[in-house]
Amino acid sequence: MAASKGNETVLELSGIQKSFGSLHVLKNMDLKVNKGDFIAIVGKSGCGKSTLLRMIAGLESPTAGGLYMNGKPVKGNSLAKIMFQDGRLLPWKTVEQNVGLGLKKGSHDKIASLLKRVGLMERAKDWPGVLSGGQRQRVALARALVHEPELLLLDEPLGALDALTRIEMHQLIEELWKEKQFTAILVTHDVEEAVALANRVIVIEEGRIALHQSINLPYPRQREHPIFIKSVSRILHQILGTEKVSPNQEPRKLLEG
Ligand SMILES: Nc1ncnc2c1ncn2[C@@H]1O[C@H](COP(=O)(O)OP(=O)(O)OP(=O)(O)O)[C@@H](O)[C@H]1O
Repeated sequence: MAASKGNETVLELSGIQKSFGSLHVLKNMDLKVNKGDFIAIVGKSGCGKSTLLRMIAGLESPTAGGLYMNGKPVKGNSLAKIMFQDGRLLPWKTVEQNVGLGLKKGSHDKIASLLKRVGLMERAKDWPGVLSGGQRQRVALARALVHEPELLLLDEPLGALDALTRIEMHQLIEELWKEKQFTAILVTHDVEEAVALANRVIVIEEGRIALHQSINLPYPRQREHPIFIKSVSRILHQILGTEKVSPNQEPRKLLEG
């Protein structure tokens, strides 16, 4: 089982606050992310998940508090790579050119090996526009990983995909996480996805961490395992503020809207 490699802290958030004018989105957040962790961040729409990820990526600054990567303050210079829901591929560049963006000339082997790994070697010369949604997200994943980031940030990367493609992508992300040993932070609305992938799930509520749930299950995760079902139910209970959530209810549907 690949998981957190002990106490080596990759990322530390200390007393993070973020406001947009009078809107106080994040009020006080402390979090330590260790090397090899796979953290999932869940919470109701608008609770500040993407804002938090954008701060970790260095795209936004906190209003107060400190954000440190390998002990150094993050100020628009984050070492993390981020992957978005829409993939953000450049439509006028081919698949392999998209993956190679920002790389030095002569990186062909690196690009080819990642394209092969995500199952898209035959599509290297295609334009993104002719790919399916799932294939585009594979390209986006390859483009993020080609830089060998220490920290991979995933902002609802599978939200637009159908359920089967999402499960295939979970397998791929999990395999790559084990192989390449990066640290990952995933923002998702899908509590099952969070429990399938993460060793720690964090629920944000009213600007704070309301629940920090460890998932002590081996990979690949069996969705019918009692601990899996119990963890999903516990997290949904926290988010929805309900007494009990039936394991048969569809978490995605429950969180939509
Ligand atoms: N640049 C901005 N200016 C003003 N308000 C913003 C800005 N960015 C985010 N917000 C507000 O901050 C709050 C949190 O937004 P954020 O996108 O982080 O939520 P989220 O939890 O990711 O939501 P969702 O699950 O719907 O994607 C929202 O009320 C949003 O409108």
